[in-house]
Amino acid sequence: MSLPSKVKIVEVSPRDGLQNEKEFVDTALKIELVNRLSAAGFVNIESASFVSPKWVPQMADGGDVMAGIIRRPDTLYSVLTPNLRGFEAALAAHADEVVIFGAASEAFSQKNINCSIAESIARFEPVAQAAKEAGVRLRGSISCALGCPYQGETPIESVVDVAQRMLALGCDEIDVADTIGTGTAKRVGQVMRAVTEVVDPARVSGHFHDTYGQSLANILAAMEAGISIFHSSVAGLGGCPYAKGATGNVATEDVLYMMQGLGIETGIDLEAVADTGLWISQHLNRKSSSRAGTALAARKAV
Ligand SMILES: CC(C)(COP(=O)([O-])OP(=O)([O-])OC[C@H]1O[C@@H](n2cnc3c(N)ncnc32)[C@H](O)[C@@H]1OP(=O)([O-])[O-])[C@@H](O)C(=O)NCCC(=O)NCCSC(=O)C[C@@](C)(O)CC(=O)[O-]
Repeated sequence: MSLPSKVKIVEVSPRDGLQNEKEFVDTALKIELVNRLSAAGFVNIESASFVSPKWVPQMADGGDVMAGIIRRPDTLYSVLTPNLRGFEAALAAHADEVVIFGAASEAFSQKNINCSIAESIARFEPVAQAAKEAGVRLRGSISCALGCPYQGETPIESVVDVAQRMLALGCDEIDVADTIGTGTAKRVGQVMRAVTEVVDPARVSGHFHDTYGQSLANILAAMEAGISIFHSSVAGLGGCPYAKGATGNVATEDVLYMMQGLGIETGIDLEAVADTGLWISQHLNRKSSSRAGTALAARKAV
């Protein structure tokens, strides 16, 4: 088994973690969450979305969040941009990276961004071009790469096809996302190996939701396939409003604990992340979904 010596962890809780919250989360709390994560050492934090507030009301204050955060010089603050309007808002907010998000499933593409896969790529074209002209890093996210809530299993060829199209748009990084967390290690290995035949593995990331408790195994399988960038969310917060029943992303605390045990460098302070997980869970009035976070808190309380 060949594993990387170092991985990049992209913290997505301020965006993916909070976007599905029913009650509006105060802008000040969102800002403090990003600031705490910055202080913990993340080099990339998905901080906001510039999407239609009619579609995702929780993310309506993206401009204020980006204006309020304290930026660590070595950290990239990313935002989601579904169209040129979102990109312009992202540029005004001085986002370091914009994320265009498509899907490997036609049905999910319609539900999430109200257009077909082909239409989404056409819509992303001017965004990609504008990002290149402005010198802003561009990431492409592929939802439902391991299964779709509306269509079932996703053919690997569909994932590879969208990855190629995103590469052609000029994406610097491409996320293979298990939106509903149905993927298992064997399939993850197959999908990652297929994608990395067309995209440099150093530019591919794994974005796993933990709905079926498979995320850590899936991360391990992805690392064996050459992937060294992973997305996670403190306290396991999250879920997509257009993927019913899907739970949060894999918990950052659990990923960091596993990486520590494997001797893989992350550059992130696990204790600071665990404290942040407890803090945000208390504010959202819920229990943390992180096993490692909960165990570390219990040990501290003794
Ligand atoms: C793409 C659209 C806009 C199409 O939505 P639409 O209704 O087809 O488009 P529209 O152009 O008719 O716009 C509808 C309204 O939104 C406005 N609007 C339009 N664009 C913007 C914008 N950028 N910022 C602010 N407002 C905007 C626009 O002006 C209009 O307002 P109205 O005229 O009715 O008053 C919509 O479907 C949308 O915003 N979808 C976002 C869905 C979303 O954010 N989903 C969650 C993120 S993806 C995810 O979680 C998956 C991921 C990335 O984590 C990976 C994984 O796990 O799978």
